[in-house]
Amino acid sequence: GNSLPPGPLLRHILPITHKPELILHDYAKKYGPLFSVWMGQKLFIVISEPQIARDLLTNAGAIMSSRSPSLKNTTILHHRGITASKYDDRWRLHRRLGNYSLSIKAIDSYAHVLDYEASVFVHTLYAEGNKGAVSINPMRHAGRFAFNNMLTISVGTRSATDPMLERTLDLAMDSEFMELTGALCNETDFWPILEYLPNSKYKRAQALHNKIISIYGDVYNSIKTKIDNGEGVPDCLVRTLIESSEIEKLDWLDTCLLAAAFTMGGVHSTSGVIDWFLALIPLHPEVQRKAQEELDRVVGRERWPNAVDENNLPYIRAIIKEVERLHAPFWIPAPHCATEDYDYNGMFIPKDAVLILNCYTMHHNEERYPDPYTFNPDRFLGDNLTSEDSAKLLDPYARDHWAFGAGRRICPGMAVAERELFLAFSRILWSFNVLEDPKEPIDLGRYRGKAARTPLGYKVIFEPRHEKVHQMLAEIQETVVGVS
Ligand code: HEM
Repeated sequence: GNSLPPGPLLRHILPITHKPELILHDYAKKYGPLFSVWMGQKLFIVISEPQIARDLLTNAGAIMSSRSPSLKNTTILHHRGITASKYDDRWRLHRRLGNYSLSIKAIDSYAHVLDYEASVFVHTLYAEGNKGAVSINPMRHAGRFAFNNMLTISVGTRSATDPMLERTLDLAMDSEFMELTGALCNETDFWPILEYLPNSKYKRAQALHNKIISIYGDVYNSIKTKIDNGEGVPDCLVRTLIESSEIEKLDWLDTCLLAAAFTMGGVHSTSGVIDWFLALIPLHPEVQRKAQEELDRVVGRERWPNAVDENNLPYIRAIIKEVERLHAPFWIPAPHCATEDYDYNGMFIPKDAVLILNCYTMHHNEERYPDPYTFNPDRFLGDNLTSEDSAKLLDPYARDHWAFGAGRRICPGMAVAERELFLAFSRILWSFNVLEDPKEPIDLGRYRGKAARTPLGYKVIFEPRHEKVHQMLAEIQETVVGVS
């Protein structure tokens, strides 16, 4: 007899717009922190408050952690690759296998890779920017940094030395995945009948699935052949999967899509945060100055920051958290799905309802984040927890932010992403004054990507800060030539 959470009177509406988060934000103001909205045949339950997120996604996680059929989950990823799996034994197994490569212990084993890629990234900004003489668009370089990290972890090679790996880079950089996988942008997700009518998005999704399988199938076959021939294959996710495929009962599609999950899930997200950082920081010279004072004081100018410095650079950590709050790559993270009917504080959440964590509203809550539209890293000073630890706090209002999602499906790549972001942000700020090009003003209001958002292309100047920068960067060489 309980009713659904409140929502717009007009049901079956379809607010597909470029910025669906703004519609959810308006609805949250109007209908409260837990509201419902029908879109086509799907019922969405939208969560805009930390305690409700904790109650539903964590405490009731046993029945609120599945993924519903959609263009992303069903057509592109065939309910695999961790992110699209239903909440079942396959998901448990795949998440456990993924964690072998993503746990803190695993990160220690490839810390040198992350360190090296961060050096190459900074060097590329320096070289392409002609030592600060010209402004450049850093976005592709940020993507390549995140891509090489993920590629090394998943297939054991850092860069495109052969056409096969070049195809994986093209796939990871292609925005088609991000355009087709937004939670509120595909009509077929709301009216499944549309699949059977001429539909360009459905065809694009099928083509994308075929492309992913073809590319990662080739990667799989090549690594398997090397293992079968007794050739050395570096320790990596795909090797682990191949070696354990019989015991773990993994089929070919499982392995391909697990390998793809790393480069598809861990590239646009991490590089997206870097893209927003590099677009924001030239507009906030006072933040840049404060970070550089901290770097000069703690690290000095004779060497650049390393992973061991992370705990001693609270302002850098605060900048990372503030970028993730103000420009979370996913305003609408991958929705969860209820597998049973549930009663919550007298409201009815039916089986198959889709649960959305309304990150935009949560990140702009005036009480939690005073003056929420302002970029102000100071608000995180005194918060010394990693985002991974912060997500485990008993008090959900004390959590830093919600950019990594919540509950049992929370991002398993948090720790590696945080390490990547620390190395990138701290080394860029140690090396350069990042300046706006007066001829090309930066516009933060517009972005692309219906799932992970990145700013529209922009250019900045990377002006070396001191003589040691030239010396350090002159010593960095790429060991394997990458693609541009
Ligand atoms: C700053 C960078 C990143 C952000 C902001 C981010 C954010 C997210 C979010 C919001 C989710 C959905 C959580 C939910 O369903 O509640 C997610 C899931 C996921 N992320 Fe990340 N992510 C980042 C980096 C990474 C990296 C580096 C990897 C490495 C492989 C990764 C792998 C995954 C996977 C596999 C899932 C699916 C988890 C599941 O469904 O069980 N992410 N991420």
